[in-house]
Amino acid sequence: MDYSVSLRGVKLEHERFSLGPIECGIPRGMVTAIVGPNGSGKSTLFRALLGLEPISAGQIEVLGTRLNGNRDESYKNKIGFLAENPHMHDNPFTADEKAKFASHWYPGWDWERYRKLLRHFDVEGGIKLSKMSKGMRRKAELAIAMAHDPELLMLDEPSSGLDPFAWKTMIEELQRYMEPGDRTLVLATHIMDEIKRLADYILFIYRGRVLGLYEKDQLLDDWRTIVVQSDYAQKGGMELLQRTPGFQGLAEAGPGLYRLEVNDPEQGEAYCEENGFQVLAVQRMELEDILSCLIRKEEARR
Ligand SMILES: Nc1ncnc2c1ncn2[C@@H]1O[C@H](COP(=O)(O)OP(=O)(O)OP(=O)(O)O)[C@@H](O)[C@H]1O
Repeated sequence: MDYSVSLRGVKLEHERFSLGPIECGIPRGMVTAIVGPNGSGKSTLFRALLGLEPISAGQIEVLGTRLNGNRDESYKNKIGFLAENPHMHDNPFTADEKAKFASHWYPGWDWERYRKLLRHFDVEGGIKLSKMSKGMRRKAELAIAMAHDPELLMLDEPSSGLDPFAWKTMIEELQRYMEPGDRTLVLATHIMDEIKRLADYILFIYRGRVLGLYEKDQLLDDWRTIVVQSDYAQKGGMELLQRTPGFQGLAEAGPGLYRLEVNDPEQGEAYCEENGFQVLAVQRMELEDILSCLIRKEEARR
């Protein structure tokens, strides 16, 4: 696979938090959602990709540029970034003034594109960023992050503060951004609907570790809950079910009734039937349940 970003054995240490070792790639031309609980390291990872956090081990490559020890920062011209929180030092400026500053920095800056985005987001560029509502400022900052049509767009919780209409507009703009096929979008988000609509891949992260990079459709297709019943109180039923192909999790839902989580549903169902369990239902799992399951497994492993 062709990657826009690759991390090889990357480690980063803070006083109370360490990231890594991370071994993963972010596929080029695709949308990757970084998903994980609060404090799992999503924003820290973004900062590392922007060269803002020194790493203690490993290699990071962004758009073909190796970051470690490299003084050439020209790769940043091809990146658009929206931080999780607005920068205080931007407060005295209007959106247009901040855009003017950005236009000097980015060779690909396109004023027409910027104005179109502002119009679509229904934001006035002449207002001071500090005087804007949270959502309005978010939209203005997003327009600035996208106006140079970056090759790689990294958004840290972009929809934070957006009303449902603005959210829909943002989704449309991000889909339009991806249309040419050679752009890469990475977004950290807690909004499941956003992931469902936009993401091609999901990178699960927890306590600074990557739990896996999954192709979204495949993931939603593979992971299922199978509800099974054994007519007789089958001795060792739990142990038997734990050996189900693709086994991920198991809970007892009542006497002789089990909720089984698997990522190989066909083999899993066949196995249950072969072993005397009656399959009552097979349901697709929600992303949040898949994440919980991965977290439980990681906790058990630690
Ligand atoms: N500069 C720093 N110095 C020390 N600790 C930090 C620093 N920045 C972040 N942390 C800690 O690193 C951990 C990861 O934080 P980070 O903001 O990357 O998580 P996140 O996944 O983006 O969380 P959220 O979903 O809440 O935005 C947290 O425990 C945080 O307190």
